[in-house]
Amino acid sequence: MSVFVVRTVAALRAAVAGWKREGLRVAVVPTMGALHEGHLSLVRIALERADRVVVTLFVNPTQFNNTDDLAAYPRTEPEDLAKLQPTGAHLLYAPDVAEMYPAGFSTKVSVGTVSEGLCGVFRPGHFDGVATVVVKLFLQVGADIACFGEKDFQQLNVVRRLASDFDVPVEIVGCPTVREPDGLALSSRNVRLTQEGRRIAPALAKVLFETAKRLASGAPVAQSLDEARAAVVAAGYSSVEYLELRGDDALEPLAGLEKPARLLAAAWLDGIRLIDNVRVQDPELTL
Ligand SMILES: Nc1ncnc2c1ncn2[C@@H]1O[C@H](COP(=O)(O)OP(=O)(O)OP(=O)(O)O)[C@@H](O)[C@H]1O
Ligand SMILES: CC(C)(CO)[C@@H](O)C(=O)[O-]
Ligand code: BAL
Repeated sequence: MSVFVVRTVAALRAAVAGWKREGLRVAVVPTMGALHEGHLSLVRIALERADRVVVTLFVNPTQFNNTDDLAAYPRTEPEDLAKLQPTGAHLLYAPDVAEMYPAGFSTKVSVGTVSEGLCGVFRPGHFDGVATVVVKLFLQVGADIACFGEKDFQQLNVVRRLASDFDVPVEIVGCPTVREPDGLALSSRNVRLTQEGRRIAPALAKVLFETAKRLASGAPVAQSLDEARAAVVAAGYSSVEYLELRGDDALEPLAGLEKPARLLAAAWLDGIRLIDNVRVQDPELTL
C-alpha cells in the first residue's frame, strides 16, 4: 500500500475518522521533513504500537528564531515520500503555512520551566513555536500515540508537559537516538556540514559519552563539564553553547549524581548548530 498524501485538516480528519470508526489505533510522527533513519526509526516504533501511522511534514516557521536557519532548512518532500513508502506508514500530512497559520492566527502556547534553560536560552521563542504547532498537530490528527526522538530531549520533555497539562488524550513515546557508526546523532542539519565538518562532528557525541562514563565513575562534576566543553572546542567545533548536567525526568540542574541524570549539549560547527544528549548512569554507546 502506498503512502497517501493529504494537505488539509479536513482531508486528514476524514481519513482518521474512518480508521477510528473501524476501531483502529492511530499514531502520529511529527517531523519537519528531510527524513533520515532517525525519523524512519520513529515510524517503525509507531507501526509496532498502532494500526495506522500518520507522518506529518511541516517546516514550522514559528519555531525558527533565526531566519537564515529557516531559509536553509532542507525541503525534500518527494524524497521524503519515497523513503516513507517502504516503511508501511499510511498517511503523510503535509500542510502549507496558510493551512496551519491562516490569516488572523494569534494564539501561542508557552510551556514553562522545562522550556527554560538549555536550548530555551539560545533559541528565544523556539519552544513556544514547537508547543503551539504540536498542540495543533495533536488536535488535527487526534492520534492515540505520538512518537518523538530523544535526540531532541528538551523538546520531548516540553511535549510531555504540554500533553499532560492540556489533558491531551495521547500517549507520548520517547524513541532512542539513532546514530551514525561514528556516533554522530542523525539530524537533518548534518547534510549542511562540509567534509571537514563531518569529520569533526562526532566529537560532540564522543565527549558526551566519555564524560558520562567519567561522571558515573565518580569524577567531579564542575571540572568534568569544563573539560568536556574545552574538548569539544579542541576537536574543532567553533563554540559550545551549553554542556550541562540535568535531571533525567524534569531536566532540573544537578550538581551531582544524586538521581538519574543526563548530559545535554549544543555546539556550533560550520555555522550549524548541533545538539546531542546522553544518559549518564548507563550511557549506551562505546566509541
Ligand atoms: N537521530 C535521531 N534519532 C531519533 N529521533 C530523531 C533523530 N533525529 C531527529 N529525530 C526525531 O525526529 C522528529 C522530527 O525531527 P526533525 O524533523 O526536526 O529532524 P531533525 O533531524 O531533528 O532535524 P534538525 O535537528 O535538523 O531540526 C523529532 O521527534 C526528533 O527528535
Ligand atoms: C516536533 C516538530 C515536528 C514540531 O515542528 C519539530 O520540532 C521537530 O521536527 O522536531
Ligand atoms: N529538531 C527540532 C526542530 C528544530 O531544530 O527546530
